[in-house]
Amino acid sequence: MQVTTLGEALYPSPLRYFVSDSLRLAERIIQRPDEKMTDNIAFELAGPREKLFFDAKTTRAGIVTCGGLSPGLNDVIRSLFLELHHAYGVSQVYGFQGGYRGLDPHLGKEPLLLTPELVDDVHKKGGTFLGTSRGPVDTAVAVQNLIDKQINILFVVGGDGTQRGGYELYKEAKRQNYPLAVVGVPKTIDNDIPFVSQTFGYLTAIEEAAKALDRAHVEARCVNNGISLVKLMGRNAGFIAAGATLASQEVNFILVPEVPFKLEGPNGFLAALKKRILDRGHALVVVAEGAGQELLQNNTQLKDASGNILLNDIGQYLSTRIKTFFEDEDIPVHLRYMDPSYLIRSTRANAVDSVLCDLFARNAVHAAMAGKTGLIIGKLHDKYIHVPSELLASRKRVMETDGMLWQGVLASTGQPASFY
Ligand SMILES: Nc1ncnc2c1ncn2[C@@H]1O[C@H](COP(=O)(O)OP(=O)(O)O)[C@@H](O)[C@H]1O
Ligand SMILES: O=P(O)(O)OC[C@H]1O[C@](O)(COP(=O)(O)O)[C@@H](O)[C@@H]1O
Ligand SMILES: [Mg+2]
Repeated sequence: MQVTTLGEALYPSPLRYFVSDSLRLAERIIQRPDEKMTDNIAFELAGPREKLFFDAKTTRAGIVTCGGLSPGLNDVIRSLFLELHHAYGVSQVYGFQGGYRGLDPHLGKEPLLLTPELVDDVHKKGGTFLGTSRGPVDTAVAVQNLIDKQINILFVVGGDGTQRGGYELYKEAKRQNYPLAVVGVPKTIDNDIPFVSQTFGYLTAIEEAAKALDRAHVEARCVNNGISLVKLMGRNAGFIAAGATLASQEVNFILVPEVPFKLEGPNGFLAALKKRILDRGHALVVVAEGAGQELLQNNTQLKDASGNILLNDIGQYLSTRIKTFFEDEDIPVHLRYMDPSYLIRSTRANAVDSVLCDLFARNAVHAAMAGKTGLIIGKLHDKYIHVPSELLASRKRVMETDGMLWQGVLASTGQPASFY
């Protein structure tokens, strides 16, 4: 699938290694004997192109970071800047501050002109030094501001919402006939972006979450009938809970949005927890924030500024239900509810994520300099690809319950496939 280009690429690249525009990577590479691969998407491979659309001498680029924090945001900003500056010779790179609102001159602060000194050691800190936010920006105002500031390239670093926003900016620039390259870098600890096998920040987040699980396990083990209940992030997908469970190897029960569960009844979660307590005298339970929402009364459906549904607190709910269940059963337990959610995403990136950030960012620069627009950098089968932003909006990514990750989780916890 070819992504949109702004026009003919005429400028020779200063780089020495190139990837051909005609190479493709198939979305699905495993074929069942009876399967026709007709609807298989073939993605353009990311990488430096021999000819560039933009002349580095006169090009101005902007970077914006949006949505929730994810370890590695500063690494991405730094690598975007350094690739533009050192490899391509683009000297005017601006950091728009405070998320998408920073694109509106009436709402945001003035963008920062990035320099090698400014980005020098930003990757050693968590968060984003440009700031972030949720909530919309008027795309017409934003694009007009980019035109006024003569910005030719905009890197949008963020999750699914940010990339939908990037798609709107791309369409608005096209409508205004302004040749703007909008290129997305996929961020989120939730790891729920389609066509990206691993978003940056996910691995660091599960490393941090696994530390919390190990400590919660110690708390449960050291008392009689200790139950540690830990809530982890994961709005629509249980990747964080599952990854941390496999990393820790101490979890006995895990509840995720992809697998609805019942609390009551002989095959329900509470009966299984009781059995575990009677057999082993302690238990570690992990719940993803998006799990079991169907059990909670949520008629109002409140949303955050970006339009994401505000979830009800499954952790508090489970904690109360477990407490009253064991009281009714007359079994004394030591229940501790822990919510380390925000603590796992505000740290700096680990080494694996830092590598991922660097490669996502440099590929984003290659795409933009070649004049490609309305895309995000994806990663499938260990290859970096160009994913049209439009395509991203049509899909959701959740954990496959018949896949290796969830099956590994079931094997390591020993819990049944479902509580019904
Ligand atoms: N459909 C959309 N159109 C335009 N902007 C959007 C859209 N969805 C989200 N955004 C904007 O993208 C930014 C980040 O979205 P959000 O959902 O908060 O985080 P994330 O990008 O991490 O998913 C917010 O400023 C939000 O208003
Ligand atoms: O409370 P906040 O900061 O709005 O963010 C909470 C959400 O952010 C996340 O950490 C990441 O979500 P996004 O990638 O969509 O920003 C979710 O796991 C969580 O639901
Ligand atoms: Mg999101």
